[in-house]
Amino acid sequence: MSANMHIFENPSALAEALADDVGARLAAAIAARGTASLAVSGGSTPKAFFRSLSRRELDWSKVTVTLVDERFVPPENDRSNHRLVADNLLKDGAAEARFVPLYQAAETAEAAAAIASGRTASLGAPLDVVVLGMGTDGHTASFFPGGTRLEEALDPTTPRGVITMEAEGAGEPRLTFTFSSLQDAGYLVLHIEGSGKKEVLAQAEASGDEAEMPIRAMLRRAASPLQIYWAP
Ligand SMILES: O=C1O[C@H](COP(=O)(O)O)[C@@H](O)[C@H](O)[C@H]1O
Repeated sequence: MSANMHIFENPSALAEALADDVGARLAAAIAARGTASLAVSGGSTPKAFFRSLSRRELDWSKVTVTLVDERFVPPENDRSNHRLVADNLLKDGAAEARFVPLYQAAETAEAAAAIASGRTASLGAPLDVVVLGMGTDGHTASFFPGGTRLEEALDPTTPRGVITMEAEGAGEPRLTFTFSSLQDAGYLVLHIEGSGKKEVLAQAEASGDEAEMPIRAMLRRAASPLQIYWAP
């Protein structure tokens, strides 16, 4: 079992503890530099965590929130990660936070990625907190097995920023921060729930190619220790 494994009795206990830990990191960044940055994942797992975090007492006006990855769909779309964050995180005190979306109303995903790279550069580097998720295929962010630009996304020499990704398991074209943008976050979290994902994590921790299970790049090569939060 990983040295940085945080195990909870249930998803609500996890959501509260992760919100406490992320809130404390953001508060420390604000105290040190006057601002804080947070990149979160989409999908079904982070909803309860988002709701808990939105209630944490912080000077949210000094926090900038963005996404680790996004579908190339407008925020009105049910599958938009922007929409998930707007509905569950950017409320209560956290409504004061600045949100920088990855989706941009551009003609192509490539054009949107270029705009998103420029806009997210204002968050500075490294990011203070990054919360990753993981799919049962071993993807994290939009680093999908078989992804069109997986090699480039995982290459540590690829610059910080947002690139496009297409993959069979991804549905829509995606926008994703590169590995280099995420791996050195001040607090780097992997949030997973359920016995299925615990088994996937165990598989990822065993030997094998990063291309088969891209989460391995974070487990093996991230400059910051990956803090794994899990509940059944
Ligand atoms: O496609 C995505 O899926 C992963 C995992 O989602 P979940 O529904 O299994 O929690 C997520 O981390 C990523 O941000 C999202 O775009």
